[in-house]
Amino acid sequence: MTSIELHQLDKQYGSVYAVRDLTLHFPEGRITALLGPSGCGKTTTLRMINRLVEPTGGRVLLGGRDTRELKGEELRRNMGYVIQQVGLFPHYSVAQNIATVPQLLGWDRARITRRVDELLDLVGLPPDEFRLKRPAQLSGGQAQRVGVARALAADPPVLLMDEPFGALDPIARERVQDEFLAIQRQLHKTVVLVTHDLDEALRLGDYIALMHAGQLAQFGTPDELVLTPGSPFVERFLGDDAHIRRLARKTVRDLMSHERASTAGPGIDVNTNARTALAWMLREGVAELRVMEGERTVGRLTLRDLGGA
Ligand SMILES: Nc1ncnc2c1ncn2[C@@H]1O[C@H](COP(=O)(O)OP(=O)(O)OP(=O)(O)O)[C@@H](O)[C@H]1O
Repeated sequence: MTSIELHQLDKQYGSVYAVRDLTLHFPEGRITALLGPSGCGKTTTLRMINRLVEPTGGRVLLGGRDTRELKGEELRRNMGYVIQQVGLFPHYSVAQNIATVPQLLGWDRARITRRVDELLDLVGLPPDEFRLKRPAQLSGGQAQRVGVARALAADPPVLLMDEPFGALDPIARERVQDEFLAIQRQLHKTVVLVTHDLDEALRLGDYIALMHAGQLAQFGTPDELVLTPGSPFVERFLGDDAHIRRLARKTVRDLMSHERASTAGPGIDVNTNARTALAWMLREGVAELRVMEGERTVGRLTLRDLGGA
């Protein structure tokens, strides 16, 4: 695991700053969503981390080391990169695509073959079925999974992702997002995820770095941003329904109290998504639900619980 630190990072094109005086710490082993409106400097920031874009000022530290001191190979080994259009090589098979970085690093064939199969399993694509397919034979969701597998190939501690789920339809997007979260729970990569989609940031981000016009508007957990927005811009960007949207990443278990339920009314399973619980309360016209774990009542959930920290 490796943290990433940006110190007073600038990128200037002529007299225009794409990114200005950006100081930011991406915590080790966690997902940080780099969020903000179009043109605010997210992609430029991400590309300065892997040096596809050269900063005009400031420093990027990877695990405490200035990335200017790292050779190309070290950067590739340490950072996987996933982009929206996936960028798979069309004439390569799925296996060859995934093997790109290990090949550059000079791994032997047996090791590469083992690794490709392991990664296909990890992203939920049966190796026997998918190894020899070409990118054109994949659905959008499958291609995106191959993109993730390729980025993970050399087991880099850092994963840089630029709108990785942006091209998928909403249903496929949620599925691939869930799979990605499951993978991250096993691998604990330091992930920087560029997105302009607030829902995606609230769902996936352990932290959110919200940018505005090349600068950092606010850094914090999704709850911190929603409950204590630091400026009118942050408040406006999050919008009135952010309180409801943030519930999507919580379950009833996270917010319930263990007090005895005062109602014999409807019971909801403890693992239900909190946003679904809210929808249920509104539909049933009740301000409290009994929380069930299997056949047992384990507590209660009130409207107030859903609105609090
Ligand atoms: N090569 C370049 N030359 C000149 N200006 C650039 C260049 N690359 C980016 N910019 C400008 O820098 C600003 C930030 O661009 P960037 O692509 O980082 O934004 P973004 O937040 O990723 O936007 P989007 O969500 O639309 O991709 C924009 O105003 C853009 O026009």
